[in-house]
Amino acid sequence: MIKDIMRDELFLQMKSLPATKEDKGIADDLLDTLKANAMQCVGMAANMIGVQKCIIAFLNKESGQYEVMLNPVIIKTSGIAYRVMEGCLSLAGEREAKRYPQIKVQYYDTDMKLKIKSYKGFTAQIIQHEIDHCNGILI
Ligand SMILES: CSCC[C@H](NC=O)C(=O)O
Repeated sequence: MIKDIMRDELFLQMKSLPATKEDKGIADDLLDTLKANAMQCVGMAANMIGVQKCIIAFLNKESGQYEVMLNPVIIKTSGIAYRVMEGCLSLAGEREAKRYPQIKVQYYDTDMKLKIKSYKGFTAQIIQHEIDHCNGILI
């Protein structure tokens, strides 16, 4: 189900709760909403659709596939951190963020299977942005 985009900065600054297997429907809604906004948006976190659960969806720019993660955590960063201006569907304008060129992420898939996967480049940047949302960090 496609949901409205949350733009309340106070709400978006609250840390999301851990997701559970009961939250699969939220993950589906998040993915539907991201796809519906694909012209302006490459990644979303569940708080952007008003749900404070740690779930993210994003377009993997390497594979061209959409991916969903529950409770993602960056367990390793590599390369030299850089600063970049980022925009967001939930926020006005652009803001500067510090990002790493490569990351290793531990997360649960929608079947609650634990996974570890590495990402680089713009995909890694998107994931860092969405994990910031889970932690209430507005870029
Ligand atoms: C380069 S990271 C930007 C991510 C942003 N998504 C919002 O959560 C978007 O524009 O899709």
